[in-house]
Amino acid sequence: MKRVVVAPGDGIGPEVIPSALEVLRFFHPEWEYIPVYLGYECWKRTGDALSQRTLETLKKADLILFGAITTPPDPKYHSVVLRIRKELDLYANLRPVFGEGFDILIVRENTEGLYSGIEWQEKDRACTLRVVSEAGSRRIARFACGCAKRRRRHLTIGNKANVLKSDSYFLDICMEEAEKAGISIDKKYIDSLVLDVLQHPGRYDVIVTTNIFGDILSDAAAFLEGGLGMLPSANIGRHQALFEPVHGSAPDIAGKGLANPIAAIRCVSLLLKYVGEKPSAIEVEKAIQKTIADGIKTPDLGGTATTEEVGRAVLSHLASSKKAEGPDL
Ligand SMILES: NC(=O)C1=CN([C@@H]2O[C@H](COP(=O)(O)OP(=O)(O)OC[C@H]3O[C@@H](n4cnc5c(N)ncnc54)[C@H](O)[C@@H]3O)[C@@H](O)[C@H]2O)C=CC1
Ligand SMILES: CC(C)CC(=O)C(=O)O
Repeated sequence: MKRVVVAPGDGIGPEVIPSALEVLRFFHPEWEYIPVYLGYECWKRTGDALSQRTLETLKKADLILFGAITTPPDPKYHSVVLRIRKELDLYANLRPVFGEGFDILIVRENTEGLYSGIEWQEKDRACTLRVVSEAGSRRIARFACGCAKRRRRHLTIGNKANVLKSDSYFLDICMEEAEKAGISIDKKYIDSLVLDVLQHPGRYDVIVTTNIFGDILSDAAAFLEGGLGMLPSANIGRHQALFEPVHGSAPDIAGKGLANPIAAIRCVSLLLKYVGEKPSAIEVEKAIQKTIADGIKTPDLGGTATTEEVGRAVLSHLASSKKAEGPDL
């Protein structure tokens, strides 16, 4: 029995999360599902984007299914997503990107770097502190090496050590950990790495990098799969994990039924893998592939289907593959 907290959030979050939740309920109708209200709309209505009570509920969850949150560029508003990652210490942000001829796992440090939240404004300048700690770097480096060991044993370290002291520190620690783990490495400056991943995705296995670089790299890499509507992510801590699409709240398409729910549904596939149910995770991926092959696609993939239609098609492929297996006698 798992406690799953469900936070649809803002914009297209409440449109894509229902499809993902139905897929999760298909596999686990017996789990406890606890909805929570948080985010920018919640802030506008209540003055609080993340209440203490909601935070406590999140802290008690085994698993969290998260939509997306609008974060306006308003100095008085603090990102709920970043706060949750920090408060729950979800230090590893995994962003798999795969397709014909490539299978990449981006491992992004998730609690510090340029998103450390240490910022201040002076009379004529604003400052953001980029924190790269030994503990933070070592644990993400070890995590990435662990992933590489279970894959093709190669680690690319995305960095900007040529100009940032904090990145040469990060790089050294990653290299030490890779050497201890017996993993081969490549060091690549993040700017050229972004282009190379798009041009030669097949060259990459696990890529580890700092917070903002991982954020940018994964959005760019979404191009390889058809766009932001396709990529899921897992935010992993010591005892809990939060699953959310890589995309944001997409206010430009919100409320129109245009949002692609595949990234959110793939979050369920990641979640099932996380709890050790790999065959079910593969079933979800197969149902997605069949749905796309049937031409049931939202406009970002060149189709005309609605968010709900895609969700229903995935679910019906799952249901028919269960029927084909026969009764559970
Ligand atoms: N984890 C989170 O909660 C994140 C929140 N955000 C927030 O989301 C808001 C919007 O940010 P943007 O930079 O516009 O990024 P975005 O990811 O929301 O949208 C970028 C573009 O991709 C499209 N898109 C995104 N998801 C899609 C989907 N599922 N199906 C079809 N098209 C999709 C959008 O329509 C838009 O044109 C901002 O307030 C930002 O801070 C952004 C990224 C992550
Ligand atoms: C609010 C942002 C830091 C979230 C984001 O862009 C992301 O993690 O993908």
